[in-house]
Amino acid sequence: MMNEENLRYAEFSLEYGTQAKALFEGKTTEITDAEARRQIESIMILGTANLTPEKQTRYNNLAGWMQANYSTAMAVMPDGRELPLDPDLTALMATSRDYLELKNAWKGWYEAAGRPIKDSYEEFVALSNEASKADGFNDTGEYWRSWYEEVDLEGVTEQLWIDLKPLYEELHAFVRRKLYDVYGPNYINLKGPIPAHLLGNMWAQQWGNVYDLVEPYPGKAGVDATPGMLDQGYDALKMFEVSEEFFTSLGLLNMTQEFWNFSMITKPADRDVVCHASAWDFYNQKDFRIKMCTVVNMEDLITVHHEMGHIQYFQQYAHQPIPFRGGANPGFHEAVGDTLALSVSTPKHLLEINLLDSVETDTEADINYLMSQAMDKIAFLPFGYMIDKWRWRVFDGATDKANYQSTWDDLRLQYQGIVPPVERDNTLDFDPGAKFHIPANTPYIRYFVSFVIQFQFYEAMCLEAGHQGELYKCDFYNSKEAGAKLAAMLQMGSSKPWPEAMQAIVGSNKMSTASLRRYFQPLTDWLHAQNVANGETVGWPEDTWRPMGFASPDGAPAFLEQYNSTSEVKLFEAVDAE
Ligand SMILES: CC(=O)N[C@@H](CC(=O)O)C(=O)NC[C@H](CC1(C(=O)N[C@@H](Cc2ccc(O)cc2)C(=O)O)CCCC1)C(=O)O
Ligand SMILES: [Zn+2]
Repeated sequence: MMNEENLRYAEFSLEYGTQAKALFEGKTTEITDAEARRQIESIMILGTANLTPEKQTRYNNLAGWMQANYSTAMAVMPDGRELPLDPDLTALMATSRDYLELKNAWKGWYEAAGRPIKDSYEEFVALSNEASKADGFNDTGEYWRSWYEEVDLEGVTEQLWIDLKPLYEELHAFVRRKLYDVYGPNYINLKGPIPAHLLGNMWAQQWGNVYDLVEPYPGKAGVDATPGMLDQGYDALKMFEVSEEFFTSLGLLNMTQEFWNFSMITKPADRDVVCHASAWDFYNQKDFRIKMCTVVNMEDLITVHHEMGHIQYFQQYAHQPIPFRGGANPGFHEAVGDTLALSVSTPKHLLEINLLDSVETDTEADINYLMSQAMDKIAFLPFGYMIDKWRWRVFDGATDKANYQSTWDDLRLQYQGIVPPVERDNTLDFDPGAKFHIPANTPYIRYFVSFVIQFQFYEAMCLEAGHQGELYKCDFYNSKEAGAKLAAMLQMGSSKPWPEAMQAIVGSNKMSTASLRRYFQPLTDWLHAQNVANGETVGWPEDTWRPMGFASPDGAPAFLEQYNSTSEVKLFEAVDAE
């Protein structure tokens, strides 16, 4: 999306960056004014502009090719159907409960999206590191970590994960039991890892789409707004208007006219676009855009708020000098929209905007709601943590191409407690390449940070709005005080180290998991009691276990091939059992 403005901005930043580098390289400590020093240090980083024109072209071609492959990859199913990720495979992974069909979709996607870019990625990493070294970093991973201004970001995030791991393992054990009830002992080991294709999402990164299999108290009023959205005839535009109205109810800024004129909010019929949602700042204080292939459902309503959170941040710091037009750290930028979405998701709020027609507020209904939230928020934590744990080692050279796949599988097992449904080929497979942010070269630890701090922001805004009672019930809709608290932090942009921005909104200058743990406390107590009552093994000690059909050449045991879905297999097993 390089338009006239962007090109001029790129030229501007290169010219000034080169001058700043010539003048100040290795001497920025001599700049006494803190703000000037921060601006110069930011402008001086030239990135791939450090490379020769030939290498820059090579870098851009590799990046373009990897993105193009991701956007056009399709899974080839056994019956010949070719399915793209958006919307077909996404919908299949979310709604199918057929073990084999899910396995075929999973295998087809990872082969089509990951394998073709394995060699390109290796070359891309080398060029990226060369550019980062020219900026004074050891590798690109170190440059990315520098945005957090932490002496030891790896240690800080590891400690956050250690705090949160018990919550995840309790949820993992409970969900594993429910999947066992559906898929049976051939495919689920109650002491082992979970097959990665059964969790409603191509990357098992969020499990909200299999909530119906784990609902603690069936029969209570639902918490999913999708039926209400369809009943009310929602379209993409309505979803964006509802989101904007939530922001302005807090006294935050409207979207600009350019936003409504130039955003792309539905998948065009006539051309291939990158459907992965994104928000864009054109650095001219009025042109801000979202590109999104919106589907009318609750998952995308949350995503709309996420993207609008980026736009709101862009607008709130638009008065800052350009080097300060960024998040206090990248996790802050990811947390804005999700913080508001925590309020929007409450059954109370969905009832207020007519997306639920009834709400029950007894303890069981509350547990249902917290379970639904946990399937997106707690499930995500190990995934959010491990993506850059894998990538930092690739950038610093500890992991070479021969180990791309095996180190990925090890981290998926160690942190998420999941295993692939079919055996991986360490030479051909490149599963990381099948996750958008790897070919797109978008850093990821920002999302792990966001999933922690968004609960701190939410709690601070709830207190400001005068909320009493359980944190997870808070809806700060229409609270100008809560909005003002957030806006004051957003307006700082990246002009100050992030602890000062944290202090401005939360009243303390540290990242803390306490708010997240407080939010989910009733659920984590309930999950622990359930797991104890069921005699569950929490964790996955039998981590060498693999599901039936794992090692056979086409990923399913011979006898299964006679059936095109596991529903018939159930009959087969039933007959066996008799
Ligand atoms: C020019 C540019 O690149 N702009 C940046 C923004 C900026 O830096 O200013 C940008 O638009 N990045 C795109 C990215 C899109 C999404 C994403 O990738 N999400 C993660 C993890 C996740 C999942 C659930 C959730 O609730 C929150 C996060 C995933 O899907 O794995 C997909 C839908 C949600 C957010 C985004 O908006 O962060
Ligand atoms: Zn984002």
